[in-house]
Amino acid sequence: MCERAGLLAELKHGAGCRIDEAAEKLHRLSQDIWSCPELAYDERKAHDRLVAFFSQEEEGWKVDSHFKLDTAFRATWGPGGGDEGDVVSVAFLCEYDALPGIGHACGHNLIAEVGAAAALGLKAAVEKSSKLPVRVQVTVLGTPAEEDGGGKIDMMKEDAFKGLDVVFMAHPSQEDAPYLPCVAEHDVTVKYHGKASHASAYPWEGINALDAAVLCYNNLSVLRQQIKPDWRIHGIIKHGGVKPNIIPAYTELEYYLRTPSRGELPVIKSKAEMCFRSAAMATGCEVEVEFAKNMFVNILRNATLEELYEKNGKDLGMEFTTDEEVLTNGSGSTDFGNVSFAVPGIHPYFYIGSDALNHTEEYTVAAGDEKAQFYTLRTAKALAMTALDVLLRPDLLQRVKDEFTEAKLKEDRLLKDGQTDRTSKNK
Ligand SMILES: NCCC[C@H](NC(=O)CCN)C(=O)O
Repeated sequence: MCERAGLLAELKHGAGCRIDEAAEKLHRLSQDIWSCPELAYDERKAHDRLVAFFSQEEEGWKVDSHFKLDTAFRATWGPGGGDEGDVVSVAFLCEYDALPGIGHACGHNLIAEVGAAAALGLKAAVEKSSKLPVRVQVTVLGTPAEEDGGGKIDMMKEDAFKGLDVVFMAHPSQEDAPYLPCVAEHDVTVKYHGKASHASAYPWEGINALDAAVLCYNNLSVLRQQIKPDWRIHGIIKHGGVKPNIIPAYTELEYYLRTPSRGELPVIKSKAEMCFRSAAMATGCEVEVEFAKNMFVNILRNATLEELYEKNGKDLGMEFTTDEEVLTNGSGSTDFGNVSFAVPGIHPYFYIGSDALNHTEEYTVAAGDEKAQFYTLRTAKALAMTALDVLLRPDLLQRVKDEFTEAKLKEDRLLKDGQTDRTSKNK
């Protein structure tokens, strides 16, 4: 074995050992977040718990609480690993918001644990070596509000990702996969303003905002047949009136509009907007169409990082899914997509010991189950090992960066020409 390969194997082993050694406190961390689910932008206890973890339970981290957003944080360590070479900055992202009514049904408590564990592992490995070709800075970013709003996008607007060379996170799922297609998304709130009246005595005096909401819902259902099979339109009526004998004067709907790539979003948005507005016209209501401040985009893939992650995962015993349907069908969306256009990174998915589906009560149970721990920590080890691969081989880091630039240029060109890469494969 050549000297570098030997050192790399030793450091990967060291990262894994550190993660195993901290297993109990990492489990406590994710349990505390799991047992107190908090919604987007309101993850105060999770924020405080993670800040305490890096400032009190762990040594050597510089912690910025309330970093850029009230419930975001940053923990940094380094540079370490030697006195030579450029500083390479690696970040692990933690999410920790939950869903209304069903708690941690997307397992973000485990995302926080993976991010913290991988950072501990990488720091320990780098600390042990003074022979690295680069100096290493390890950052943990606590990024709130993935399920609603897009905290990472807010943080990007505040330059929170500036200076990072590579970013990593991993998301709980039903299977291990270095990449699953995440779709672009723009959320919209539609408000209809009508006029109240007694619904039996003088209904002709009213302007029915619920009729507008129902027409809007039906318009969109009809539109669904005329859109591409992998586009998605789904929504709820948030306010539908207050009493059967009052003609509803106000209704509100919330819709998510999704397409596989960011370039297709304007098309679905303008079609949906015609549905919103025509419902208002038919009923005589006023309408307000409010698109969310942040739009989520698809993930820009990085083949080198994906391949390294897959190799490390396999070495740790992961069996990656080969199910073509899972690998090609779009799933949800993530604000990591926006990050992937700013910094090279990966967002693999990991099995948590259950076949339960995300956004169900069963998944909440699985995300809090002790069984998820083995898989969560194994994922953290694979991320730390992937980081070590690029840190020990400057040629690989360069390849990661070149691929990123090339893929971004290609996507930007397609966007400019009004086209989309429907394969979404920058591999
Ligand atoms: N409006 C943002 C919704 C994001 C949400 N993300 C996921 O489910 C992926 C993992 N949390 C979505 O509905 O796609």
